[in-house]
Amino acid sequence: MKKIDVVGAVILNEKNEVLCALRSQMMSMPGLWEFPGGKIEPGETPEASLIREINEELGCTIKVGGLVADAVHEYPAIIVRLITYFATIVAGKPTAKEHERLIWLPINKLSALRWAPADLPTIERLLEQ
Ligand SMILES: Nc1nc2c([nH]c(=O)n2[C@H]2C[C@H](O)[C@@H](COP(=O)(O)OP(=O)(O)OP(=O)(O)O)O2)c(=O)[nH]1
Repeated sequence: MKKIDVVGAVILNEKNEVLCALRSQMMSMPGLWEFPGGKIEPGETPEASLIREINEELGCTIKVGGLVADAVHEYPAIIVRLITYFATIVAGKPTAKEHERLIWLPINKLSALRWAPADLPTIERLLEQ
């Protein structure tokens, strides 16, 4: 089965809320929430990939912090290794260029959303903190 390495950003604001992104009808798994990010290109570090993806998807610049989770999830048609990092916005304002919607949520409310299954280890790790 096809395997991809994906990087996602747990972007925190000054109120310690997390930026959550709703996958659109144009994407696979529409209607599920995710951490913005995308596939790591060959030769790219996860951090550089994340900065590039966030610029493309949200039109803002982030500073990448520590690792949150690194876990593999097997979907019916693809195996996704999702690596997530804490991040903060250093320039620009996030706008949904590809996503259906963006919302800021406190960590203790994250479980209320329907997340892409690969994201659950990240959610659990955030709830542990
Ligand atoms: N960006 C991101 N992708 C995730 C998360 N959770 C999760 O299962 N994924 C999956 C969805 C996609 O199969 C893949 C990300 O690839 P991508 O964002 O480059 O998407 P893509 O261009 O292949 O096409 P698409 O799936 O968006 O239609 O990882 C997550 O939190 N963030």
